[in-house]
Amino acid sequence: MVEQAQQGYVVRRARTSDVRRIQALVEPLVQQRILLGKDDVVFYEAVQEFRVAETPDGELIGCGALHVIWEDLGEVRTLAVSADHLGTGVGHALVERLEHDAIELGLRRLFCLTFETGFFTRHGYQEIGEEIVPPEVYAQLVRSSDEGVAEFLDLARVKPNTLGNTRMLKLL
Ligand SMILES: CC(=O)SCCNC(=O)CCNC(=O)[C@H](O)C(C)(C)COP(=O)(O)OP(=O)(O)OC[C@H]1O[C@@H](n2cnc3c(N)ncnc32)[C@H](O)[C@@H]1OP(=O)(O)O
Repeated sequence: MVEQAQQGYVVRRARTSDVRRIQALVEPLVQQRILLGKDDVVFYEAVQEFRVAETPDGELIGCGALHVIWEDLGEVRTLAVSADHLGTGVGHALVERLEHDAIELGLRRLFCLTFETGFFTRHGYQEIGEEIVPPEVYAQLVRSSDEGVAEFLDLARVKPNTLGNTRMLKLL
């Protein structure tokens, strides 16, 4: 993938060798309680969900992941851009790529849980209420061990993680 090469970075699929650098990018945001902290094994298990932005000299300047929740529904998660590169279009490029991936997978709706409501609103996401899946789907989703799905369902045990975040949805 070379489409952003003229802007000084490329957006590509993550590799296992990127995981440590993704964690380094995300860690300050976890400390600020902006993103959810995850164990190392969870990052490795999710590596196929990740896209990363990388400069020609190999600096990893952004990451973002697409998690499938249900047949028509996915979540943009762990979107982060390094402090030195904020406001230069890297976040936009990552979201655009994740949305392209989502369409390829057959998804129709993308969820996100975020403090960055301005950024996501400008990308077509709208604030939503709690009930966006029918009860029979809810009954299946509640069986997931994924913490992000628990946050999507707004389960009581994860409410401390989601405090102050806005639930948003985009129709693709
Ligand atoms: C679902 C989740 O993962 S929620 C978590 C979201 N992530 C976080 O909260 C972590 C902390 N925040 C971040 O890492 C970043 O702020 C992100 C990921 C939200 C946005 O990343 P950025 O790379 O800064 O976004 P990007 O540069 O594309 O857009 C930001 C602004 O820069 C502007 N911009 C875009 N391209 C350029 C450019 N080439 N030059 C200058 N400015 C630009 C955009 O217009 C945008 O302005 P706006 O916010 O007024 O619309």
